[in-house]
Amino acid sequence: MNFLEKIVKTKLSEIERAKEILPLKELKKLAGISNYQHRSLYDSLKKEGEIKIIAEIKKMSPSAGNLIVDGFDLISIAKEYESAGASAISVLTDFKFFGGRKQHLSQVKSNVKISVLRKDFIIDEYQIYETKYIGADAFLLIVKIIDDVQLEDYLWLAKEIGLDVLVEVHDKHDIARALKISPYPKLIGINNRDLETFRVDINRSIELCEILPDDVVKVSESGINSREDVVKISNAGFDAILVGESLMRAGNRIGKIFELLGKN
Ligand SMILES: O=P(O)(O)OC[C@@H](O)[C@@H](O)c1c[nH]c2ccccc12
Repeated sequence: MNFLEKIVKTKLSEIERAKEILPLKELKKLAGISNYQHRSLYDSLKKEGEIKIIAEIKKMSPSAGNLIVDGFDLISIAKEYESAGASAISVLTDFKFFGGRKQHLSQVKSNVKISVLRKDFIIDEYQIYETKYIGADAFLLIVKIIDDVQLEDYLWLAKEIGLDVLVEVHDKHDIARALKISPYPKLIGINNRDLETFRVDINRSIELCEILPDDVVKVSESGINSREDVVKISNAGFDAILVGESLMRAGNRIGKIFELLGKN
């Protein structure tokens, strides 16, 4: 079983357990009365001008291990990201493999004014209602781990309940599946990391970028470390970058965002 299959298997049992504790019917009610205000991820990345950054809060990862050595001050990190000019914040909510929590997302949402993206492995509509309930503005939807029917259903459901979706693709096949949908998703992220082997190569998104239609907001995800990487990605036509590890590890996170955005 590869890494992605292992995560999905764990996720399935977590969802079953969550449903026992809070049945879908109840969760739907709670999601319906959730009074977090929606901040459009699409609009914040679509704006004209320089490349945008989605800054990620990630405590650990299967490929990198622990990213935070001393103390994890979630809210300070979120505020630093916001003050440095991040357009949105991505929060890992998977606990077992990434050390995240759903409460982390709600805490971030309540402490910043920018859009918040839920980063998890979405394979059941239950998680989409949960995403609404915890206050996220958007969620990541990994094409590789769902079938065509799920992909279309989840995009519709998101629209219905007022959530943006960042559709994550890895290769031409994923892109073809996403673009087959009518209307096709307008927010697409190309992951530079192969989730089965962990290999990272930013040329992966650079090569695939040109097959995305003009009106899609394009995000290059993972393995972005330097201003040089960002310039290449920007020249390839991306609207935004999604960065976790290099920010989490940076001694000066604000300075690192400035560096990536070419602000100094
Ligand atoms: O930490 P990095 O290499 O900067 O990558 C951030 C983000 O792209 C990565 O965390 C990610 C992208 N897609 C995912 C899907 C699941 C878990 C994590 C991810």
